[in-house]
Amino acid sequence: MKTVFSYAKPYKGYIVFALFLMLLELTVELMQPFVIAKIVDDGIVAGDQDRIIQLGIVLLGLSIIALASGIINSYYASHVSMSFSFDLRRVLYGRVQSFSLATFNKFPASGLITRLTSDVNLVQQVLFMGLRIMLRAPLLVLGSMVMAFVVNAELAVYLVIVFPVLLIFLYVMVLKGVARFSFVQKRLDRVNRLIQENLQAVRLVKAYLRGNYEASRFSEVADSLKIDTVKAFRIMEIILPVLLFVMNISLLAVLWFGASHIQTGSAQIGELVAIVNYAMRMTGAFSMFSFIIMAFARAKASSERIEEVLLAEDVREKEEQGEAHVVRRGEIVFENVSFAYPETNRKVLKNISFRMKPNEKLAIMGATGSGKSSLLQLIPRFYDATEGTVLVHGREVKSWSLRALRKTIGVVPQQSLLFTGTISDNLSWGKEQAVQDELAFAAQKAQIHHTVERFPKGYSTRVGQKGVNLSGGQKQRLSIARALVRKPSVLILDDSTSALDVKTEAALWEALESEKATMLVVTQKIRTAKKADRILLMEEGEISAYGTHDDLMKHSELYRQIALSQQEEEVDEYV
Ligand SMILES: Nc1ncnc2c1ncn2[C@@H]1O[C@H](COP(=O)(O)OP(=O)(O)OP(=O)(O)O)[C@@H](O)[C@H]1O
Repeated sequence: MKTVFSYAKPYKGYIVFALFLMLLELTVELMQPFVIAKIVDDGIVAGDQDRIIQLGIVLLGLSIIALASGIINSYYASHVSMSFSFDLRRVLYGRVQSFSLATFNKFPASGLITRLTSDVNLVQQVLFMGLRIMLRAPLLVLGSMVMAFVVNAELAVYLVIVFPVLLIFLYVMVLKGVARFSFVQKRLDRVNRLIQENLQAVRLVKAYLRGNYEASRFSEVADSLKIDTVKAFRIMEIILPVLLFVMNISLLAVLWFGASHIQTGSAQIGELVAIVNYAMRMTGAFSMFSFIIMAFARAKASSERIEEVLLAEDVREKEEQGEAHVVRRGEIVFENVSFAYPETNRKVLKNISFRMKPNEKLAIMGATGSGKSSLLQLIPRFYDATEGTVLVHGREVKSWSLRALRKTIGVVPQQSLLFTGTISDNLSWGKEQAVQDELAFAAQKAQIHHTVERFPKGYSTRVGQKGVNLSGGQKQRLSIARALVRKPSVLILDDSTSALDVKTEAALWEALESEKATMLVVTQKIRTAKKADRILLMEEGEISAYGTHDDLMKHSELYRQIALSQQEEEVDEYV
């Protein structure tokens, strides 16, 4: 909890003030029974009317101070806890943004969403309670006890006898509560994951008529969330009755023995009234305990989950030291590179070596799962090679600052993702200061300019949930344009033209021909590969063949087979 609550440090001043007000309210509250005892003994029993009025005014004044302190304390508690949760959420989000993919994969997206929303809410609530009642309740118990001793030590003993039992009981309950509530948060992750998956794949769900199945799957996970939440709350439900039972027993003891003390003259009626009053206050404070323990247990579980994100070990980004020094712009070298994903440790790239000159175009081919995407991910350093060296622009990737390196690279992933916003917003994503002409120029190269112009609002057309729905090919071309806008010196296209028709694809390649960028293009089509300077053929994580189309036709049996099968397909297309 220490790391999480360190984000409350900037509000130290407010916290101290809120705690001071809380103490003031508490002190006043503790003085009230004392004054009441005086009213009874010096006023009512002694029949002194003036004393009753005098002390009555004091009591009223104390009540007003308690009220004002309570209201102001509440105000500051809300302010501090809200600001704290805002800061924590912002830091957490920033941290997630800075994750390497390896770290990102350790946390399911739904788990991150729960941590950023529900978990942060729970620690925020506990901070609020901390400033309002969390400290106040134990202090009220402690203060009532001390005051009870001040009033009459002999009677007060009956109140404290039960304390050790209560403390052990509460400690055990906290431990149990933390364990159960962290389980509840995991269940919540599962519910979030299911909702997320379902909403993302809504078309598929409808196409396969899986609506009812999905609904019953949801009921199942929601039901286990309910069962585990009920279990967790059940622990908390035990606390209050046990506390009240024990306190009532000690209250009975006070009354029982108090009566005989009054008869023997070692206690006065007012003192007994005051001690009973303190006992009632202690009982009230104890009844708050179940509430506090529950909130504390949930917040402890949540803060541990938040700290997992905050303290996650990650690929450390090199300190930014101005523009990184480019040795040979556009050159890419792989030297004996092997790679395994951290989660599986299975080598998916084995001893890969090749060298690309600036502005060279390389086509990467290979069966699905042969390691093409994995190879490309090492260039912008989404992952680090397990063995060997990757050099970009003449320098080892690990010696670049990630920011400087990625600024020079345009990546078009296999899945074209667009964000909610206008087409211009999406295109300038790669370069915030890009002017309209630059966007249109990139769109022209990506063969999407004319399509965009035909939209009613042109480049201001909104895409995403509240905008137009684009076709797969249109999305692919917009993603290519987005990468071109930043004028990258290395352009990575991971099977990003699969949804384009033959004519559009040919026009795209023609436009890219003149692009001043080293290009790595994953493709399944020989007719695309032929346009590249070299072709790299992958087979089960290894280079099966490397060279020009003619080289590979001569020397690679696998390549010849692919070429032959595609020739047949093309002949079929024309039959
Ligand atoms: N995040 C990941 N964690 C663990 N293994 C992975 C991960 N991504 C891919 N792999 C594995 O790495 C191997 C190579 O996958 P990769 O995506 O590089 O192949 P590919 O040639 O690009 O395939 P495709 O043409 O289908 O995209 C596969 O066996 C795959 O199961």
